[in-house]
Amino acid sequence: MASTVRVDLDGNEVKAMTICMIGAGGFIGSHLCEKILSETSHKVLAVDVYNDKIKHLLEPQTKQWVERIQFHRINIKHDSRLEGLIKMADLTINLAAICTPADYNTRPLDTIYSNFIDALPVVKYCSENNKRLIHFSTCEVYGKTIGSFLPKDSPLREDPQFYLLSEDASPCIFGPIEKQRWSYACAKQLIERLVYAEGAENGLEFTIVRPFNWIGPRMDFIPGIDGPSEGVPRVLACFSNNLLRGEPLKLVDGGESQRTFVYIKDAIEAVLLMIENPARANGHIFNVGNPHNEVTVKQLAEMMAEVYSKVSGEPALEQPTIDVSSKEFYGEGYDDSDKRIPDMTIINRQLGWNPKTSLWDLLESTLTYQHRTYAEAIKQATAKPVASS
Ligand SMILES: NC(=O)c1ccc[n+]([C@@H]2O[C@H](COP(=O)([O-])OP(=O)(O)OC[C@H]3O[C@@H](n4cnc5c(N)ncnc54)[C@H](O)[C@@H]3O)[C@@H](O)[C@H]2O)c1
Ligand SMILES: O=c1ccn([C@@H]2O[C@H](COP(=O)(O)OP(=O)(O)O[C@H]3OC[C@@H](O)[C@H](O)[C@H]3O)[C@@H](O)[C@H]2O)c(=O)[nH]1
Repeated sequence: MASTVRVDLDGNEVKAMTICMIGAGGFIGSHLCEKILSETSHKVLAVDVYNDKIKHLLEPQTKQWVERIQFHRINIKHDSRLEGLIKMADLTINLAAICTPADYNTRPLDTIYSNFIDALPVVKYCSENNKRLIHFSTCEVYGKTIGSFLPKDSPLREDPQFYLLSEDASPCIFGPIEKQRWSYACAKQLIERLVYAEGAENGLEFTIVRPFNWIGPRMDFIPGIDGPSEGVPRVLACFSNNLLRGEPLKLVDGGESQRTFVYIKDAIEAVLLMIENPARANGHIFNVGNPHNEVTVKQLAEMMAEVYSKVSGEPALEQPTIDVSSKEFYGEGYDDSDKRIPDMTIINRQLGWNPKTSLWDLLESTLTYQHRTYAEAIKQATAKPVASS
């Protein structure tokens, strides 16, 4: 238990609080639970349908914080216990969502329900009970950049005005309805507007987080090992799976899209600042990303192949990448964000937060974890059965 008094950015003592964390069993939730338990005195009411990624925090051996975390196996779609937990807490953090692109065009109804309809009661209970809410949205609400509509060789594409994504200035640009990829972004945009409107009309104290590709250990699953064989996780887990199996990394439509990746441990620092500085965080929408870690997906694949070879001791792949069409990989209705650079002005001003970890360093620690966690299991799963004599 953290014994020292915690102070906020203005030098005031931070009192211990109870946090209702919905989606606590996921990638971000597991890191946030770890951080809160190890560095603060806050209590966590952890809500999720799964708890595999936080099992290590719930076991009796982790005595030092066993009193400060309670797991509630609840599906927020239909469970009357949810309002009671929100009432018991000082703050609710909602992370629950379907948030893997392979689902957006293939399960658009589930995606829209999960990201909009299922989040509605959470917003309502917080508003009615005067409880603070930190709601997780996404950088996908920006959609495509303005620059993506300029001719390929236009010099204006280099001008930040045409690509920088700013919370209070950039438009949200999605593709047509038949491109169902945007079902997720659109649902997230509408729930952001609802949260914002609850703030404006009913005084809800809220913060909205827009994560820009947070990556690190425990992200998603490795198909056929701790997730379905035919499942398609987000890019970090897809490429990890390819590397663990010694097969080429698949570049969707040539891997030309650009992303900025931030290390989960850096990003979690930003969330803790939001939790403990309500006066600076309430009423704001925050980009949380690392503008210095920009690569194309192709460059990401090449870097991951190099880092993996270093940390695993396996020889580099002869053919590290292969191209695949988005239709073949994701199916009909896929579309993509071209480029994602977060404007950091607001988070710098309000919370003084900046990410620290370079892409190489974060890949080194993440791929070390992937190798340690999965290499043996993959070896066993792919071993040929010995012929019986
Ligand atoms: N990881 C990123 O880079 C990233 C980027 C943008 C946005 N986000 C947003 O952050 C949030 C968390 O993302 P993550 O990467 O940890 O995803 P995740 O899939 O690992 O975690 C989501 C968790 O929510 C739980 N959940 C979903 N529906 C539920 C329900 N009906 N009832 C109870 N629990 C439910 C899931 O079981 C899962 O454990 C999501 O809202 C996502 O849209 C994440
Ligand atoms: O094997 C793969 C997987 C993915 N990709 C590409 O890699 C890029 C990144 O893909 P990801 O699966 O990580 O997902 P995206 O960055 O497109 O969206 C994510 O962004 C923010 C969050 O809201 C969500 O977690 C998710 O929607 C895309 O261009 C995708 O087409 C590959 O080229 N090969």
